[in-house]
Amino acid sequence: MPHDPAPLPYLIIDFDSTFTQVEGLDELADIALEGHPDREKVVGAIRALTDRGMSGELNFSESLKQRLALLPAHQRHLAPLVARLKGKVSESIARNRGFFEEFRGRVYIVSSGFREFIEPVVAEYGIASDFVLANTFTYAPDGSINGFDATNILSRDGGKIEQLRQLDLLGDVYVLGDGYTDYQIREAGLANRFYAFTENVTRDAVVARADEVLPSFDEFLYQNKLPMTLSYPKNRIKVLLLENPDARAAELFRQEGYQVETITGGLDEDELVQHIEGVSILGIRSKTNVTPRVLEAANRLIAVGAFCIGTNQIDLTGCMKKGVAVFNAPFSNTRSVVELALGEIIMLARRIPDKNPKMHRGEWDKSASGSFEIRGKTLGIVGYGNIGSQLSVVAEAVGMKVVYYDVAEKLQLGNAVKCRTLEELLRQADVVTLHVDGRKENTNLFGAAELAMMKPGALLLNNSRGHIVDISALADVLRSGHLGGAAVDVFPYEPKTNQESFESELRGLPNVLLTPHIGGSTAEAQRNIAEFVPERIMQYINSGNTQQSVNFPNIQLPEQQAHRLIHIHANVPGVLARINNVLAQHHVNILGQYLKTNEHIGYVITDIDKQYDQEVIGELRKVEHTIKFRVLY
Ligand SMILES: NC(=O)c1ccc[n+]([C@@H]2O[C@H](COP(=O)([O-])OP(=O)(O)OC[C@H]3O[C@@H](n4cnc5c(N)ncnc54)[C@H](O)[C@@H]3O)[C@@H](O)[C@H]2O)c1
Ligand SMILES: O=C(O)[C@H](O)COP(=O)(O)O
Repeated sequence: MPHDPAPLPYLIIDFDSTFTQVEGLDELADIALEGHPDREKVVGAIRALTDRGMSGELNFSESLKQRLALLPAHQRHLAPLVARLKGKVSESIARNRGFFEEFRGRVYIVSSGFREFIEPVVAEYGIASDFVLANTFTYAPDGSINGFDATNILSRDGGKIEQLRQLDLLGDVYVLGDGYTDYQIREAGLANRFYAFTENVTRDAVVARADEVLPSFDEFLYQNKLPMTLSYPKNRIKVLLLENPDARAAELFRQEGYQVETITGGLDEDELVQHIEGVSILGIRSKTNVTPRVLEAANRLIAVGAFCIGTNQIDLTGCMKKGVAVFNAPFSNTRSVVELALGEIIMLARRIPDKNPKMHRGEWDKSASGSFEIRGKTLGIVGYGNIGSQLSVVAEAVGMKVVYYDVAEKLQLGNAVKCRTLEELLRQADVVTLHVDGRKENTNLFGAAELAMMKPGALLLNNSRGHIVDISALADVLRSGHLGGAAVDVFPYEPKTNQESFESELRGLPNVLLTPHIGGSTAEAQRNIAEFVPERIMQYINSGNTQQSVNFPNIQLPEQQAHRLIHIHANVPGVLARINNVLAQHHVNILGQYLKTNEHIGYVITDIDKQYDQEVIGELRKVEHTIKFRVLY
């Protein structure tokens, strides 16, 4: 993006754990002791000394002396060290290499580390040796490292302060570092600002004294309006994860550089309204309702991730109208539900829910009464979607006949037979299993009338959504003995956390298997979901790709060398023309463009040449009917 390079203050950047992710001396010890039985012990001791020196617990010269005394390194270890450090440059520094090249002569590396390994690493970023101020090793005649040059002021306590005095820089000076000695430059009045750099390590004592905390170098560039490779610092993106999705989800978001907060249980509407301010990505499961009130309070929301299949708990249209894309995991837990359903059919057919508690009470009730094989019995599947159709195949494999009913036309798998009406299915099925989606119209899909149509002694399974079945009506037919049993995993009201008790009319009824909404709760499913959903969201944020969004028009435009304009607008005539008029008036070349609309919104991705006037962006933001607009590069 074109910019007027403002006069940059002098930047004093620390090397170890700031410019690079690691401490050079720790890595040197690790290389020198390769294959040595005490490697871990010695490297650990050196790390501990580094840490104590960096946090201000131990004075610096003492920490350096003790570390070098432990270090059995040789000159020949320096080349592999440099190679290793080149691969460990802090990610945000590595991706902004162009900045260092552009501002040559304004950036100094001032480090208590050693010139021998710092110089070659920073040289690749255009930082010349004159701008590297660091210690140097001393060597024994055989080339082994036996100490440091004690005449170098950086080897002494307060060395960085003295070094800055000698530099005598004219103009503003900003210091970026992770250690206490970096802060001391500011304390001594030799810098205008001290930025605690926390991308690699966070030292509380240092953070507490900082003018600003920088989770990444992008944040520094963003705050100071300097050119950067990302359009927005990722550390500014806040993720709120509710209802305990697998830890992998938080890990992936953190790896991407986002700030992640997790809350174990669900939140009710009031609580979520309190928490949603400032959140860019909200992750939920089936329990959290994203209501119009929540959306009203959501001032920075970009995307909602449903870490499950169902999205009936989310105001999808409200999200759309606010420019919030919603993603779910439509396949990841389907197999788990299928396996549970098959197990439940067999358990109910053998009346295990009655027999198992009796055994635990010491009662031996051996009888075949009411028990049957599932082979040759008819399974009626209501809702032949991803789960229903998979169950169809598995049930046939164990010898069941399958009939199904779906409101949509569905591919018939194996020997399954389609029913034209729900009644047709209910009249013939020995076992009825519900796998419809949670749309509002399905509320009480199974009430007294439908239950009465079921064959006497038939079994009912509900692993779909709690509001699909009228629980009182179900309790009546179980009490009367019209149904032979039921398995229910989902309920109209479900406890918010594991601490809340479960209340239901179904408790204590014969041959009823009750489970706490665990159809999709397996290690495999949860892990798959925790990878699937963050990947979709990050693709959306990074490239605008909305593939598999449940509420946005699905667009995927191949990435190219361009700046990408992401524009979400109300679906009214003429918006695309207005966008293109702005671009044409400013002579901006369009490299690719894709628009898709739905009932409420239009979503357009436009790739343009990287050179353009900043005014273009301001004008595009002002295009009438714009809901959200962002630029990616
Ligand atoms: N218990 C759990 O832990 C758990 C886990 C995963 C999914 N689920 C729930 O299971 C259900 C099915 O999931 P899926 O992935 O197979 O969904 P899906 O969208 O692939 O399939 C649902 C099917 O139901 C059909 N349908 C909707 N209303 C109908 C009606 N009134 N009569 C007949 N058919 C109707 C749809 O046409 C669709 O084919 C969803 O409600 C989902 O939320 C529960
Ligand atoms: O919609 C789903 O995938 C299931 O209902 C599972 O929901 P959960 O993740 O809240 O268990």
